[in-house]
Amino acid sequence: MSPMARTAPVPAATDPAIIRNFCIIAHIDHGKSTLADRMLQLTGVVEQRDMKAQYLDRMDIERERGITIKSQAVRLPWELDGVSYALNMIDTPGHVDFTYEVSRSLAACEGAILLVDAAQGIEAQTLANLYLAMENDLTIIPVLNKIDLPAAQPEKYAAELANLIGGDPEDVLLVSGKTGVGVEALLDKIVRDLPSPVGDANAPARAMIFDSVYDTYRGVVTYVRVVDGHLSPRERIQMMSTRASHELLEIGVSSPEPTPSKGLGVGEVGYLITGVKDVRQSKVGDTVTNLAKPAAASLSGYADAKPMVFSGLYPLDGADYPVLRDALEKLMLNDAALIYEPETSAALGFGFRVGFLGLLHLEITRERLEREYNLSLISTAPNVEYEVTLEDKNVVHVTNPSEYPVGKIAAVREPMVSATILAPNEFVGAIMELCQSRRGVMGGMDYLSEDRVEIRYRLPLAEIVFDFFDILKSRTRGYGSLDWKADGDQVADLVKVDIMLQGEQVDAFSAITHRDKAYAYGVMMTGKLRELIPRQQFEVPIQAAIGSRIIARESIRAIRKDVLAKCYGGDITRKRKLLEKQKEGKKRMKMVGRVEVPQEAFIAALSSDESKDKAKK
Ligand SMILES: Nc1nc2c(ncn2[C@@H]2O[C@H](COP(=O)(O)OP(=O)(O)OP(=O)(O)O)[C@@H](O)[C@H]2O)c(=O)[nH]1
Repeated sequence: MSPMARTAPVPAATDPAIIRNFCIIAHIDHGKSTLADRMLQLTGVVEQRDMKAQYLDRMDIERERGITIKSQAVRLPWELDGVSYALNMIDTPGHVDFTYEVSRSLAACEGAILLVDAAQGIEAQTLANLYLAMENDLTIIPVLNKIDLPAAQPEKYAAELANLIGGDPEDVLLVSGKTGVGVEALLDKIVRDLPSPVGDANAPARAMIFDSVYDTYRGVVTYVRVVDGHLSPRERIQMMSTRASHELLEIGVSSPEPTPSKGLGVGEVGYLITGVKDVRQSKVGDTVTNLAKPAAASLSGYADAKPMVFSGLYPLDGADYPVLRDALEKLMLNDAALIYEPETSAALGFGFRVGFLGLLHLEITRERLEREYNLSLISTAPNVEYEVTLEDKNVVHVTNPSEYPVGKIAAVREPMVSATILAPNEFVGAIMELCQSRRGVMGGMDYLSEDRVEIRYRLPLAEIVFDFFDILKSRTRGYGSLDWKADGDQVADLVKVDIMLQGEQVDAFSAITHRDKAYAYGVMMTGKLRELIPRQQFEVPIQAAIGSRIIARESIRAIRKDVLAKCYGGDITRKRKLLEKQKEGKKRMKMVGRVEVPQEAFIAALSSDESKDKAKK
């Protein structure tokens, strides 16, 4: 019998009238996490001595890189005019790869603080996040941050911000997350201006899952926002999409350490623990209801995060394959956006094809695998997903160039994005030139202020996802910002370029490119390999080909490699050492046909210059 069937427990819920649910939205680096830290301190939930910078960014990588990846929700007590309020703050990531995390957080709030750096002004993700907040009908509180900076221009940017959201520049709050100036006034304003949540306390429970995190000790911790009804400890709950039911082992709020409570009622934000072991069983966007008294309709969920970039991940040491498999499985418990399947490469052995939201997601995943599971990995050149229609009308989706069908292709479609670029107007020419060279089609251009423009382009995803942002930054001297979202697909003139060593195709180096860029890829790759592969006993031709047509060619001249040549005289131990060393080296060689290719050559050839750059900046 379910506990709900007995007399209902005393409803342990906070009066919605004293609840305010809000999030902070901003362009990357405009100071969300710093402001959140300051709020934790001012409201007393974290004591001064426990405070470390970016308290909410718990992952090591987040702290080292100074970015937020996973959203976090915290309950903050705040008093105004003698009334104690409960403010639920949901921290959101700013990078474009993680936009899907932002939209989930927004759906759990009534209001948003739109935070803008007072020395930078509005940027591309300021706009993108503002539009998301407006789509969710949130009340917006405009705030200029970092007013302590000497370069801050509060009047100028307050006017820009007021102009954007339609208000008075006077109403834009001026704060500094660093020094704390203005933060108390901001907390007061949150209480005064944001609506309290509304819902039906007597209806069956409906709670929206906005995050789901795997914890080694506690299993999956599910973060929810209760819309209607009530959830209590020990009762059985049901996930509305799968109808799976679980017992609520623990229910509580983060303040910011997890604090069990007697239940969660209308408007409350908190966590649930049910003992499930996989985040996919507690799916973000799903609705939680009472098993004994289920709701009739679920809340509208969110679109699933869709991987945009694919790359092969291979262990440097083939023996690590099982470790990599287990590690991916574990990471996936916590990252519903990550997908993978096994693949094999003649050159690299056994590995996985993994789908990511973007390059930053790829880099972070790879870094976590290497760091947390002690793996050394090779990742192949990243790829988008192509839709290939064959002449027999069959359609295949290709995420790995070596699976590109040969011959008989009727059409290839590639994913497109609509991109928004913001920059000072002096860079308009440079930006248009860049977008044009990336097969972009201009959608429009608006002046946000006298000297700031918003330029819109439709571009192939493959053209912007890798190095576009770095080039945009350098051509706009750091002032350009970019945001993009998926925008259908288009037919494209694409070809597969193969790389061959001594006539033997090396699958790891194949690439799908636009026909106009195939030649450049062929020349670049053959040139790189000529430098990286040591001479062999025989001549090694390196060729790039489209089908059977050779488009670029290099060759490595033959040499007799005699490591003892320089070792005349009689020191036998030295000779032995050299021979040993040569044997060691051989172990790290991969054989491609008769050609010995050092592991390093694969790594160097595959680590394109742009992916070495931090995707963030
Ligand atoms: N001078 C000054 N610097 C600030 C202030 N707030 C934040 N910063 C600095 O700005 C940088 C970015 O701050 P974060 O809080 O990490 O920015 P964020 O928006 O949370 O970044 P993401 O989580 O990656 O989106 C850091 O170097 C902070 O120290 C401020 O009020 N004044």
